[in-house]
Amino acid sequence: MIMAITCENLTKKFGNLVAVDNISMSIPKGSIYGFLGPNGSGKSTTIRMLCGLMDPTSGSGTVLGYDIRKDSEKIKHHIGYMSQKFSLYEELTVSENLDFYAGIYGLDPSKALHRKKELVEMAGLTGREKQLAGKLSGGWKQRLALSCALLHEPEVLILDEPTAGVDPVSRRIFWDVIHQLSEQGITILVSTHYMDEAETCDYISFIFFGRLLGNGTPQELKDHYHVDNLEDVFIQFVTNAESGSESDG
Ligand SMILES: Nc1ncnc2c1ncn2[C@@H]1O[C@H](COP(=O)(O)OP(=O)(O)OP(=O)(O)O)[C@@H](O)[C@H]1O
Repeated sequence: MIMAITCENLTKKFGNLVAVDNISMSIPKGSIYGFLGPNGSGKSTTIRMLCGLMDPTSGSGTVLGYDIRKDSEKIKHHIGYMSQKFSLYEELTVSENLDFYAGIYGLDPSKALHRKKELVEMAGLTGREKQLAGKLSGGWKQRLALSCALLHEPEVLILDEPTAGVDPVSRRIFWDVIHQLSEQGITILVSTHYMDEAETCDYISFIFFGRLLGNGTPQELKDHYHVDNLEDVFIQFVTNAESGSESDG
């Protein structure tokens, strides 16, 4: 299996706080990999290191074979990244936002036009091209942000809690798009705290207080603990981690 993203003993400390604690994982090319954990567990910090936006305190990682410490510029060219607070220009239209990002990525005009058309269709934004981004509802904004992140045809897409605070119908539509992208061979790393979203990922890992508690396919994890939902898997992981730390100390 070819790995699109790997990391080994990835660690980030902020003063005394260990935000990411020795995380190792491998993400197969073309898969949807869900990164699960409650608020403050270290998901965004891990993602920022993998995108080459933040240096690890220790450990290593690669994205498409590029070293996250040395090749961050190359990584930025080959990935699409949508942060929790994705930035759209609210006073620009849907079409103008896409033009702006096409310019940032240095797409030539005919390519930009072609990609724009494809992405507007993919995101279901047809007919809304002239609408101001600021007037779109949460779900549409998020699909526009995703389209902007895909303009340069990245092979890897990294999404940091893309559906936080979005209504259930929009979340479902957004995930349909994620699955379409995966079918096209794009690797997707997506953080979430919604278990229903995690259920549809090819692989998931649970992170808690910076530590990776376990990973596998959703079915493997449920089978392992003889439970029928991921919420219960997570509870098992946390219980085991806490009893492990009690017996250690
Ligand atoms: N730049 C920073 N300086 C100091 N502490 C930070 C910094 N960034 C994150 N942290 C801390 O590191 C821990 C992990 O935060 P992180 O944002 O990675 O978690 P998260 O799982 O993404 O949660 P959320 O969904 O709330 O963003 C938190 O305790 C957070 O306060």
